[in-house]
Amino acid sequence: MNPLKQLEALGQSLWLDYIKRSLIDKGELRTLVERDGLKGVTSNPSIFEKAIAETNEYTDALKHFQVQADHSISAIYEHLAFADIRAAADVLRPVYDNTHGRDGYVSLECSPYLANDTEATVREALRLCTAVDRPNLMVKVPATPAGIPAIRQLIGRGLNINITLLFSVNVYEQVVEAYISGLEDLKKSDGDITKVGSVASFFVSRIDTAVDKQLDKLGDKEVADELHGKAAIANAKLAYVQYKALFSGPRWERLAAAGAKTQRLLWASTSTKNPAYKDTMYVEGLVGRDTVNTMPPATIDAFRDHGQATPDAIEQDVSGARAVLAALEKHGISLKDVTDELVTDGVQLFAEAFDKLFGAIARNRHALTDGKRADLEIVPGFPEMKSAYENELEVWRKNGFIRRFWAGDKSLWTGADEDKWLGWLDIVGHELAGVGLLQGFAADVKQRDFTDVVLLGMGGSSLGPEVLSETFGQQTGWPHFHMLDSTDPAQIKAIERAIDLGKTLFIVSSKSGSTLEPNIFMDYFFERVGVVRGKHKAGDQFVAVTDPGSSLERRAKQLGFAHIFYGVPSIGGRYSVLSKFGLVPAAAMGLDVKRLLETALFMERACGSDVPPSENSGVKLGIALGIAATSFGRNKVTIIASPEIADLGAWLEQLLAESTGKHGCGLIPLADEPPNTPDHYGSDRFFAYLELDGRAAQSQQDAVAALEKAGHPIAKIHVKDIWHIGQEFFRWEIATAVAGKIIGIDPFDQPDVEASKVKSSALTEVYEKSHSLPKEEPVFRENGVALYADPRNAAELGRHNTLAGYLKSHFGRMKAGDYVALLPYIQRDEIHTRAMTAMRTRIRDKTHAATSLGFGPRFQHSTGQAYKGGPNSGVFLQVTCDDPSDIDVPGHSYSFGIVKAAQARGDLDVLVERNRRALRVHVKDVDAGLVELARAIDEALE
Ligand SMILES: O=P(O)(O)OC[C@H]1O[C@](O)(CO)[C@@H](O)[C@@H]1O
Repeated sequence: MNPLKQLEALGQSLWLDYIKRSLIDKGELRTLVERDGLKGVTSNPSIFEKAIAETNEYTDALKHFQVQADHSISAIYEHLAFADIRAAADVLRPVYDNTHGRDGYVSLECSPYLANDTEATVREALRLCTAVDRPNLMVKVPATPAGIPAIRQLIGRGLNINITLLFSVNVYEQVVEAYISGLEDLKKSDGDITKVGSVASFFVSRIDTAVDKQLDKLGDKEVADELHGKAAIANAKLAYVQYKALFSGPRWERLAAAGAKTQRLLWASTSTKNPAYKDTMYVEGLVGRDTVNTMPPATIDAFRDHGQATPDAIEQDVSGARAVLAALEKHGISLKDVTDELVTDGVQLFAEAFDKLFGAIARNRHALTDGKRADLEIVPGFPEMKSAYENELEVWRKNGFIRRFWAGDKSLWTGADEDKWLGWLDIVGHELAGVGLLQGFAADVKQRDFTDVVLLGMGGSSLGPEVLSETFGQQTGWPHFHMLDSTDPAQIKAIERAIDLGKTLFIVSSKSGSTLEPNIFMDYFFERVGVVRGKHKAGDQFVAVTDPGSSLERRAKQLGFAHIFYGVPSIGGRYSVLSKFGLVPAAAMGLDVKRLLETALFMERACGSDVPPSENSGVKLGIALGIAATSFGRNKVTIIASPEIADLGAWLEQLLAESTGKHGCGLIPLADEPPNTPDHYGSDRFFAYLELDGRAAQSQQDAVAALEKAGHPIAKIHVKDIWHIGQEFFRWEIATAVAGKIIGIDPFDQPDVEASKVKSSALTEVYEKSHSLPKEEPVFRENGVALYADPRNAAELGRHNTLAGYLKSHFGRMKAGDYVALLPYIQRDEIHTRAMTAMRTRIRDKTHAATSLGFGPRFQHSTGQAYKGGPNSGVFLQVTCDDPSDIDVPGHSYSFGIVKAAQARGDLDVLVERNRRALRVHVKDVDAGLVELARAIDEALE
């Protein structure tokens, strides 16, 4: 007789510890049922890892699934695994029916990532049950301290549960208690206890492997020889004794009388790991009535071939078993310690299998979606960076950091309130669900024939829309887009000149609603439109984007704005571009908002909690940024982007600087610094190169190739299509928060921004009262240029006869690793940008220091945070100017020029307060002044 069939006759059910598609498709599973009396199937994360990641049996199914739509990694896994589980369950269904639910089950394990979370395990088991939708499904729940209460809850809800990772008799007793109590709960709630099937999977071979190792360490050959390979079966025998004891007596009999089935012991981990042992050892020694043995195919084949089935082997020599365990204790080997460790290791091993499996699926998804995504390559630059980067990836994998990130675990960062600021993680799906609102708004804009749209906002409320408008350009048949984020009167006038006031839509955008600039811009343009259209009609041309309950919402209602769109309060300004703050302007520009969101969703999945760090687009980038800065002092993130997507740099500057530049550390992002050969850079750089397919600038490509050759770390991002810009938004948001964790700060606050605002508003209040700003004395004056410095900076600079002398002294304060920031409070136009860029380039090329350029007050809502709160390595040169034609702010005695002056002064005061090296150059006439400044800089650097 087939020895496998003998097991059946001896009361033991044979289950298969294995699954893969071909086993079912080729009819092998059916053959096992028919020929060998197979009565069940068990799977686990390692089994699926082997099946899906290590064979090509799933390639077509995966491709087919992805062709229909893009899916997350876990959705792909579940699609593939559930299909196998269902198919196997269907093959075993007759067994299930014939044995009245005693056998015929297929087991599917809850995610090992949830093994230490009772509630999550319960939710997951219920979800799996519903999704697989087969009565003969058994959900596997681990016998961890968190798993045991879940078992009771799930049995209490009538689920079939296979308790896995069970090693010790003591824990087994708790499992039986959970099972029996669960049945009692179910009975009490009038559930059908006759239908509940459960097994307790007692792992065997792993115990011998662990105990044998300890025996070998004892160094006593005789003891080792005597006890090798005995612990596991001895332990199982005692478990079986308990099984019989626990499933007897009045408490159990009451349930049994009502039709409950015992929770059988299932021997798992029954393949022999030590080749010196007989390959059927964990079958032969464990034959017993009312038990299950789940075996991998090789063990089944071995037992079929030469197995010996001894009746009730499990019940033989129980006293010998006790003696074995006592001997182990005597020699200092604690079975409790061994089994405790095995549970922890078991969870870890299954998690690692899932990591591997999800990594493999992520690679497949990636390969199948070429063209739909922007690609990232991290070039570490030098061996130490490479190994530090790889080590950190492993730290993130091992500790499940990305899952904790997505779960909103604030302890990943500083434990402040980071969990309250993660609304951006799933905003894309929410916005897609409500995209009709935006499409309706776009139709309204189009139908009203606006010639222009002007966005009034600062930082996170304006930089994203600016990227979209600069990247996509004006859409045919749609209004021209402008953005105002400056109090410079010339800048405001320039916008006013460029638009037709009566045919322009104004979007007032402020999350808080209380930011000074958008409010005074609104006051100004509302009045101007009122002049053209009549006061009561002006509101028709205004739209507000703000968080619910803000003062802007109130104003917008009072003034009769055409629309009010709401932001999500759990999303901070700089993370808000994929919410209404980016999407409302995008819709008004005539962009296909749905398409933008759909491409972004693709990246959301690629950065998901289910994508292991080594495959996770955002995590990889964040780790590279964080490690480069913290381990190698490479915190100057130099952004080089193809001309058509170059404006991303400005958005990235805010994201990186405001998020990480605080408490004396962080990243200093530098956009738009013209590239040069490697000898012009210090070793404080990390480069991010964003190349737009087919539109790359040769000079940038050459520069990046040379930088790579020179051993600088570079994140190379290959953007295949401008629509992928939405993906970059999401990727960099994740990367920034990841880098923030490594840097050790809260990436969602901006503690130093407020300081300048407070100083500026104190100055404007002074002005309201006295109609003048407090007097200041320059330290130097020459050719229409005046220099201002506080006493400390002035003393450090010394006295000089020329502007160049002062500048030489100022730049002379720089050390390796410092940077220079030019901060002009002047109109931001092409000419001025070119002039200032030429100056920073000259400084960089002469000193090899990193340089940044920030127009005020725009940068105050962006890089300003890092200048004040980040590392004290900046040397600041503020540039202010007279404003020949100023504009009054309605309702106030101050003008925009006064506000700008107050902002510049307030900002300089804070820099000084923070012990920064800072100096202001004030020019009477901007154009002449910039020429003079450039000349002086040249001279200073000679
Ligand atoms: O959208 P709001 O609330 O007007 O803020 C604008 C910007 O100002 C800041 O708060 C900095 O001042 C940024 O973080 C923000 O993006």
